[in-house]
Amino acid sequence: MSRVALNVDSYEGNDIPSTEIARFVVLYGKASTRKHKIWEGDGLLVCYNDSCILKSEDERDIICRSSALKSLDQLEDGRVINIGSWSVEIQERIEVKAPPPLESQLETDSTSTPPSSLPIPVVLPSRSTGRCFTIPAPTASPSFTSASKFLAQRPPMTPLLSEQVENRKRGSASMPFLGLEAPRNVAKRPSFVPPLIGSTTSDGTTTTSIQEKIPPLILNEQDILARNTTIAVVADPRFAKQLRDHQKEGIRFIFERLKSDSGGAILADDMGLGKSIQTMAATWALLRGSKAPSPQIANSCLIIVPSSLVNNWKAEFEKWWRLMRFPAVMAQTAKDISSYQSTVKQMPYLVISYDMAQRHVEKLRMIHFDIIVCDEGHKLKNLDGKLRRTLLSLEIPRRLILTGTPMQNDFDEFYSLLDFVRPNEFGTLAEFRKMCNDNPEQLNELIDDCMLRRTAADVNLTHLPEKHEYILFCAASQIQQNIHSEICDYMTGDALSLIFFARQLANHPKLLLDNLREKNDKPGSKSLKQIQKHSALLLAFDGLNMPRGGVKESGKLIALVEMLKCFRGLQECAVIVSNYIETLDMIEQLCEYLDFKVFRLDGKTQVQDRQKLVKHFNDQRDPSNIFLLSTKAGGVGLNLIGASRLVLFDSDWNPANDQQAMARIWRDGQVRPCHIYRLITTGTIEEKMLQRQIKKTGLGCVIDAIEVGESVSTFTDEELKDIFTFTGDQTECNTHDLCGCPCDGNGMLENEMDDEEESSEEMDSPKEKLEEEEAEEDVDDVPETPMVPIKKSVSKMPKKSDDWDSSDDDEDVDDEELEADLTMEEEDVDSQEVDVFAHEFPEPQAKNTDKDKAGTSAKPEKKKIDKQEPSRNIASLAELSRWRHFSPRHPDTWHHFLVKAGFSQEDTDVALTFAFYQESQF
Ligand SMILES: Nc1ncnc2c1ncn2[C@@H]1O[C@H](COP(=O)(O)OP(=O)(O)OP(=O)(O)O)[C@@H](O)[C@H]1O
Repeated sequence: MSRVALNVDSYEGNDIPSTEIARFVVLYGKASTRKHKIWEGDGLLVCYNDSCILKSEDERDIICRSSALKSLDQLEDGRVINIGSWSVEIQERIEVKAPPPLESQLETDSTSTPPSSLPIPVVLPSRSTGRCFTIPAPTASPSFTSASKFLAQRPPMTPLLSEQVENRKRGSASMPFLGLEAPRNVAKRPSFVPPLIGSTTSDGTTTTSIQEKIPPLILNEQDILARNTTIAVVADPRFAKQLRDHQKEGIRFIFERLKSDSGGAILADDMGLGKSIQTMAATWALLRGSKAPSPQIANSCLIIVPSSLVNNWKAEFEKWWRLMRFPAVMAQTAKDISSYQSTVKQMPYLVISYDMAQRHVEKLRMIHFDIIVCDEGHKLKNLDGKLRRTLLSLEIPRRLILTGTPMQNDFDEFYSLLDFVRPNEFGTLAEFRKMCNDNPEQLNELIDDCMLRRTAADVNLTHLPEKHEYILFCAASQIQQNIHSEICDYMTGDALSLIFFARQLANHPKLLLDNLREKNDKPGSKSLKQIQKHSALLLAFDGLNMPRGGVKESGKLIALVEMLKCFRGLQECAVIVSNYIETLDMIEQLCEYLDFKVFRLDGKTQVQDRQKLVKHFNDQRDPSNIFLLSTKAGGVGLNLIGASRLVLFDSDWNPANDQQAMARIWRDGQVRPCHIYRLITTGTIEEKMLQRQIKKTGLGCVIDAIEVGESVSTFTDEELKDIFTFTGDQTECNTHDLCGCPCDGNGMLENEMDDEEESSEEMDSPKEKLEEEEAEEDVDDVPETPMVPIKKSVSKMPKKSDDWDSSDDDEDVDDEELEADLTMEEEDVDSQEVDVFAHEFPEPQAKNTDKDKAGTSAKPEKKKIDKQEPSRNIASLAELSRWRHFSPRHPDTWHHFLVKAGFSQEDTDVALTFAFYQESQF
């Protein structure tokens, strides 16, 4: 930061100086020689033709006046100058424009200073943004709204609030505002005025001050209505302008839950609904309350985030605090943690990665934090996990978890989150399970109070473009089929490794071969040695020349190549996501071969480079760029809105991980319709995983029918056989068969099909087939409906108390561990996830009947959780049967579908055997 020493004399006169020529948003603090200055607040430096005045942010207080500021040339952003005994750092030059006529402005209340003779305001273009900001004349406060007027703008006003406004007009009650910068001298100024925030319209034209247009967002309305307080707390108006309705509700929810000592909450909105801004606005109201003439709520806030998202949070703070002093310390080193304490007054947030928090937990323990926010807080799903224990040891009273996927593998993990934010409220795990069975209503009430979840379908997302989702089944190549059957011969071996190898095989046989070679010398791989020894096919495959020669050996790769070419032709950017480093390596080679420029974010990418990479990709929006993303290192939090196509090359056991990854492109800021593809190799373990995911996701908010107590060691040979049985040669899509859908892949939903009797005969056959399969599978704990909201499902929870005692000693694997151990990152077939593997499938459901539809429209008060969630990528098999289905057996609809999906018209052979398609309903 450069320092300019200006010869600034003290300005003694009290007269208002003459013409204003410029003004700047600044930070100010006592002048000192310290290298790291301590800033005391945000201010305005108002420059006149013969002097300057440093004012408080709300313009009410003049901190210092000086003369002899001769030139504006040196007042660049970032410069530090001394004004009298104060130092200021220039943040940004802002525009000055004549205020709107006084009548059109909001009245000041009777106690406000009446407007005095105004210096002539001027309008200058902003250097940095080119936007114009309305700045009221410096010596008067006509644009500031009195508290009463502020409230009066908010229709409809509750009787209590109206009464208070009336009282306030009469001067009989005070209405200070916790969430705003408070007046610096309340005694002298009984009427509170909110701070000045420059505002622009979307077209960049000047607006009147923000207070005129934006009704205040009162956060503690319930308390006021209950007459618990007369003090209204409003969110900082800088946020209010852009907030969406669901975000306002979320901010109120967080504020209400965290305002009390040891309050806790989970904000579980779908990915991309803006959990960060809701968190920032609510915590800011809690933090800045200290400056208002009302009890202080909180001083400090620790935000813990995955390391990929540290810079994302920085960008979010910068975005929303644009004209203000940056309020957060971003912990890069241990020193940052130590110095946080000295700046906490100005910068109350400390943002730190999970990994760093664990490494420097002792340092963190020495700081008193009032609030902890755990972003992507599903990382705390393991009740006895080290990460969870570490964070609990900080003993921070107010706790907030942010996650788009609160339900991961089972309800125990959900308990872990609930218990983290509200210790003891849900009892012990055993008590919690008992409550599930014995008193589901009470449990639902507790969950309702603790967690707020809105899906994209709940929210009016008119600002987002359409979303199209596809599940594309790709035919396994001959070599994939052959090796698959060989794996089956050795399925009594190490099940975890076999599963891993089957997944590799489904991506490309070469990956399996490489892994077999690598692992061959490792102990405990007897069966693998056998496979390698006996697999002539694998040995024959040795000479495969990737990428050129190997594409045809993987059905998914054939489809991917076609897709990439078409996307480029359509001038659209794409993201490709995989769980495996080796798969990303393979795709990278392929993309380079196809002349794409590859951006890649995986566990090896330096944390500090990740955001730059994302920004670069988003800014360029060049269709010859491809973004390769590792599910675990980059699947959460990132905004990859530069792309409008996303291909999930392989799936995870945990549906939440896939949902997170697939949410990267359809987010705020996206302007193009989004297409999200999930590739499945037909008949292989991937199809079983998909079915398993469908079952789990169908249970996304329910607790019944979750198998516990299973582990790999308990898999019978039969169960393993089922996993490894290749079905791709028997049917084009086993998943579709299991849906019980009679459409035969012609793309028509049942209720769209002709009611003619003649078609019913044809339709019978898949159903019959299904019934046979069901009988064979002997499904004994099939849920009544696979997509049951919590309130209903709790009452149906099977009594499984004995089984529930399965221990889960699975440690959380956080980003940095993953970075350190890349093998681990990409081979995360952890026991937890395999634990819940089951080979039976849910009972196929009735399809899209009117009755079903009626059932999905929840009562308004239950909307949060009690609503079915069509926005989920796959909600259940029943949900899946509502997607459109396409098969190459029906050429007319198939070609239509291919074009819709982004394939070119000539792509008759793209190795696809079947497809599911759903368009967003938003
Ligand atoms: N009201 C808004 N106006 C403008 N931009 C917004 C608004 N709300 C959110 N955004 C932007 O949308 C993007 C996504 O928001 P955010 O990252 O908070 O989502 P999220 O719910 O945390 O998603 P995830 O769970 O994937 O992390 C961010 O760039 C954010 O600034």
